[in-house]
Amino acid sequence: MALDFSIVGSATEPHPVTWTSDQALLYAVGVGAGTDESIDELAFTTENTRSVPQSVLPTFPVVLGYGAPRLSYGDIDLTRMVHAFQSVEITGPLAPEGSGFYSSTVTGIHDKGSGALITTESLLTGPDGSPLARMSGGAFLRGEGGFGGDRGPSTTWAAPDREPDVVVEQRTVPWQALLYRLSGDRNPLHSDPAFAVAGGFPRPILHGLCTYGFVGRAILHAAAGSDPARFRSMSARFSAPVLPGDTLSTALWLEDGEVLFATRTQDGTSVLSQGRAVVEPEGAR
Ligand SMILES: C/C=C/C(=O)SCCNC(=O)CCNC(=O)[C@H](O)C(C)(C)COP(=O)(O)OP(=O)(O)OC[C@H]1O[C@@H](n2cnc3c(N)ncnc32)[C@H](O)[C@@H]1OP(=O)(O)O
Repeated sequence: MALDFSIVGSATEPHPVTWTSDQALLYAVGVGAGTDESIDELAFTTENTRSVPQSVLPTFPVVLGYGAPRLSYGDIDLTRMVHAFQSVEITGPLAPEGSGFYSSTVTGIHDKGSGALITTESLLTGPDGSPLARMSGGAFLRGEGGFGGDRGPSTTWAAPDREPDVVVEQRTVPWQALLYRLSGDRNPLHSDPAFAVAGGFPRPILHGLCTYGFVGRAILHAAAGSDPARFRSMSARFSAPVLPGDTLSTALWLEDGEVLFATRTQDGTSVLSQGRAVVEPEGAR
């Protein structure tokens, strides 16, 4: 195994990307939209409902870089790599279909002891270069720590010292990863049992960004009045794997314009932690 430390600071050229109405619909269904009868999500799951224009889930930009070139992290064991954290900040309106450019930069490789944490920042712009979404993410290479590198920043996050304002339960289905992967992430860790076992998992695990999309929907409906235009940003750490079929229980604390959140599965395991989202107040525009 050889991590390529020289990639820190390297950036990909802005790569042309396009997205279609079908891709936006498939993404929405892949993160569970339309499965809760008590929530109207036709704007995200259909394009031809009378008086309901199609709209895009605010977390959709996180899948738009899949067709773009990626920087190689070196000769690494991909069965050992997991998604560690993700943030997205929406900076422009995203139409159900469109085009633009996607670029990313590797910003650091941190020695976390039990693994190496590779951090990246990505930018999605429109065709004229105006920013649509800024994202940052981390990949954790389990077993690749201890190389004597900088530990990187430690984050501070504490749930408020009170009961959550809202708790949202969402059920994933056993075929969730097979559906979600059609949005672009074909990593066999989420579909191939032998690959998952080689990585030390009992069976294929759910994409971190699928869980992220479920929880993004929970925030959208519980804290932003189901209006994607009010959803500004979301960040969270993936603290333990989710298995397809798990039930997600997300606790939300609604602070002044900020939403703190944390997600557990049915057995109490913390799977998304250090969650923070910013939503605009109703009628702010
Ligand atoms: C390509 C794959 C795509 C996917 O979608 S994979 C599915 C989604 N991702 C996951 O399921 C990953 C779930 N998370 C985990 O399994 C674990 O979580 C980790 C393996 C990532 C880390 O666990 P551990 O090795 O036990 O680490 P520690 O001993 O708890 O912490 C050591 C240092 O690492 C930092 N750290 C731990 N987890 C994360 C994380 N998720 N993101 C960023 N940093 C992390 C800590 O804080 C600390 O470092 P400090 O002492 O400097 O603070």
